[in-house]
Amino acid sequence: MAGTDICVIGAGSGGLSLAAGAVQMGAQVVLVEGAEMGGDCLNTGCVPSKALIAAAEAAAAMRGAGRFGIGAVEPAVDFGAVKDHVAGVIATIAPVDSQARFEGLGVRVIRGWARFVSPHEVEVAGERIRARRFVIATGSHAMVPDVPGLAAVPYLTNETVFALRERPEHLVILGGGPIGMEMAQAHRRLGCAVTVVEAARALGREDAEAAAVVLARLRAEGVDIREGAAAVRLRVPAGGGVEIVLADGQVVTGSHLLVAVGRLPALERLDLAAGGVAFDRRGVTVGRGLRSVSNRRVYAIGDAAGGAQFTHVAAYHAGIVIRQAVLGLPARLRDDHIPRVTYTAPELAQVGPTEAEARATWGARLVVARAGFDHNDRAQAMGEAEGFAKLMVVRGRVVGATVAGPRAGEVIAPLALAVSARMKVSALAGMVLPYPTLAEVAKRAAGAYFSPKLFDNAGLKRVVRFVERMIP
Ligand SMILES: Cc1cc2nc3c(=O)[nH]c(=O)nc-3n(C[C@H](O)[C@H](O)[C@H](O)COP(=O)(O)OP(=O)(O)OC[C@H]3O[C@@H](n4cnc5c(N)ncnc54)[C@H](O)[C@@H]3O)c2cc1C
Ligand SMILES: NC(=O)c1ccc[n+]([C@@H]2O[C@H](COP(=O)([O-])OP(=O)(O)OC[C@H]3O[C@@H](n4cnc5c(N)ncnc54)[C@H](O)[C@@H]3O)[C@@H](O)[C@H]2O)c1
Repeated sequence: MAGTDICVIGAGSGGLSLAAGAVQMGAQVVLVEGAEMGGDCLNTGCVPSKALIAAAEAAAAMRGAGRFGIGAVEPAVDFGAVKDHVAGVIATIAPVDSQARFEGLGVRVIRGWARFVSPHEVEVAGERIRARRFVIATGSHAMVPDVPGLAAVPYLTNETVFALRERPEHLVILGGGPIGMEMAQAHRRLGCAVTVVEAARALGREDAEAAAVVLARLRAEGVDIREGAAAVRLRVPAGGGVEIVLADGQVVTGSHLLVAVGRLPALERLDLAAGGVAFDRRGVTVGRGLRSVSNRRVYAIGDAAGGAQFTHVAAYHAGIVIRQAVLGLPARLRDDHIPRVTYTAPELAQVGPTEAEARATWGARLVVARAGFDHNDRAQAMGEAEGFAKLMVVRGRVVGATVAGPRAGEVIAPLALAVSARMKVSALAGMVLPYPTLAEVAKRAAGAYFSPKLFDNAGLKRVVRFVERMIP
């Protein structure tokens, strides 16, 4: 039986960050992976989706070139070659997450599925590993809802959609969350007909005004988005493909179906009962330090920990556990400063609470300051002046920010710092940014916070008139 300081289960975004950090600080680390090194993000999530989106953006640019006085053309999309591009991006990044790289760092990598055999041992590939600490970093799977007929129709998930080499004639997407909307626009731009069937509101977790900016563009590009549309039955029609009957009796048909209605933690192989590790449908039950409430040797990070499901959150979790399990220091999760981006065009970025969430917490103490991209000269030059930035400000400090518009995911960066460092809005308003940049929208929103105080202030006007008379 092998013994080690830390046994990390799962070599995805969270597990790799933890293993790399812990081993480089001097801990003995065993890393166990049952499938591909790199996990969801590299193989079936962030990386392939953003590579597909980049190809789709190129196609959209060709169609939209006319507005610049350049002849617009309908691109000839070779769907298989687009998938080669996607596979190529994965292959280029893969060495960073590879077994060879981690072994080079001094990590012992074992390929196989781990399961607990006792509260202090796991078994993998016929070997028992005893560790002082275990870190569950096993990620999540696509949830498949219990809709009658779904099990009998062929469907895609994030695990299969990126490998599809033929272009879907008509892609129907169940679920209008970030996966659904990113995939809807990308496939539409690559020449597919696309229908999104969303049971509630598309991008429903986002600020409604920001979501509306994105949904308007998707609809203008030809994505058919059905909201409040509960699927009640699915079947394969006579000619093949898929048919979805909605609660209101409408029928949606398509050639392919993508299921994107949320995720379930990947805990099924772990035999958590044998490890004495409590869990529920959301993930391993942990406290603010990400430690299992029932087995103090065990931590959980990333999608398996039951919170926000993002690669940067998994990496943040890894840091929290390293502080405790490697350095012996206390560490507690914060969740009021986590940014997220939906990579549609325009993008939708959020950090901290939305306006509605901030209103519920701070009520009348909340001040919302905003600026539109229509006053941003760079956005105008690019012909992409839809959208806005808004800041949620409480007692002069930025507690949250929303950006919907071109490259919102980049524009949110200084706002993520402002929220994380609990900066004053005056620091944002006072920064000097290069002109013309999209990020100026954030500074302008901060400036808008002070406008009423500076420009509609009778007292200040009296002071200025007095000063003007007095100075020689
Ligand atoms: C289509 C899509 C697009 C996404 N886009 C983004 C994005 O743009 N930005 C973003 O921040 N996030 C994005 N995400 C979310 C992101 O991919 C996840 O939040 C992230 O991968 C979670 O990391 P993790 O380490 O928890 O799990 P994973 O990266 O999934 O890694 C878990 C690993 O554990 C392994 N494993 C599971 N069980 C066992 C076991 N018993 N023994 C051994 N190994 C095991 C799995 O094989 C897997 O390799 C996207 C997700 C999807 C599906
Ligand atoms: N850009 C990014 O960072 C990014 C991109 C993709 C995914 N992700 C991560 O992956 C997670 C999962 O994404 P997701 O889009 O699968 O899930 P989600 O939970 O965010 O959205 C799922 C949507 O499906 C709807 N839905 C649920 N059941 C339904 C049904 N039976 N019929 C129709 N609609 C139904 C929900 O109302 C919801 O709007 C995200 O929460 C996010 O954390 C991140």
